[in-house]
Amino acid sequence: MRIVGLTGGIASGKSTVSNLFKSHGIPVVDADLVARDVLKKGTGGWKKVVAAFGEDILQENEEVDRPKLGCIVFSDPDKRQLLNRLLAPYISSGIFWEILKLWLKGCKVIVLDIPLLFEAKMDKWTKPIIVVWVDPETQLQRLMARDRTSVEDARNRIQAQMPLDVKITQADIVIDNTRSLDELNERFQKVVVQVTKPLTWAKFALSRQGALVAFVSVFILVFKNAQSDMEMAKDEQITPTRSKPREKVEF
Ligand SMILES: CC(C)(COP(=O)(O)OP(=O)(O)OC[C@H]1O[C@@H](n2cnc3c(N)ncnc32)[C@H](O)[C@@H]1O)[C@@H](O)C(=O)NCCC(=O)NCCS
Ligand SMILES: Nc1ncnc2c1ncn2[C@@H]1O[C@H](COP(=O)(O)OP(=O)(O)OP(=O)(O)O)[C@@H](O)[C@H]1O
Repeated sequence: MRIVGLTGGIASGKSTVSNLFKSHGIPVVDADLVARDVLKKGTGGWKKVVAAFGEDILQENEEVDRPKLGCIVFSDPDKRQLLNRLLAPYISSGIFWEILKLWLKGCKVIVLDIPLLFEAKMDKWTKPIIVVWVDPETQLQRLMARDRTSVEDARNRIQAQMPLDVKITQADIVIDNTRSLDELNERFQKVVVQVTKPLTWAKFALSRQGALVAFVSVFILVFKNAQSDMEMAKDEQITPTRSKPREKVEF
């Protein structure tokens, strides 16, 4: 299975590109949705976050008041680090289960839409890595328009992430999303061809996934050999007549 990484900056257009992948029948694991699930009332993530941030961040129904928590963490890097540290294990295992489900379904290509792909060091599991890029002014305008936030809040959120110009240096594919949706769609058509191209055997063998498959195959072979050795040894104990006579060395 090919795991494509999709990232970018806040409001750079990841969800828009994710929707294009979905419309081509390619499943997408959305880290923002996983992050929402792990912060639902009563979950392990919810308990940790409430213990650390206090009950002030809760609404009357005891669900987390997300805009309120957002205001706290996007204006204070230490609190943001704390939130990230508390939720990271739950988010990674949530993503892992989603990948496993898609693998069991036999999906050949899947996309991981993870805003903090590089920051959370999850990039090593994805290939190719797509970064959706926009220029800073367009990003700010789109973020303010979508979330109806102030310039200050929008800037805080943008600055909470690795700069987009740094992210593109680590990308395999960059999608420039500064122009219209039609132009994005046109660029996307080329990208989808590229990511659905079958890997050559040589490339597969050199990939991390190829190495993993090789490791699992060797492990299964060794395990099966050990198992049949044990069965043979058991047979020899039960029916000693079948066992080979020991060779004697006589002086
Ligand atoms: C702070 C929270 C409650 C704010 O919720 P809200 O509904 O306002 O925003 P939402 O979750 O939709 O996120 C919107 C965007 O903000 C950015 N963002 C979210 N969390 C972070 C973070 N910790 N650091 C930097 N950017 C972030 C992402 O680009 C994301 O797409 C929420 O974002 C959260 O729980 N964040 C921590 C979990 C996390 O790291 N999520 C990112 C998935 S890898
Ligand atoms: N090419 C485009 N032209 C005009 N508007 C666009 C374009 N691409 C995306 N948008 C709009 O910009 C906003 C941000 O896009 P989107 O929600 O896809 O970003 P995102 O990277 O997923 O954001 P987040 O990190 O917050 O999840 C949305 O309102 C979307 O409709």
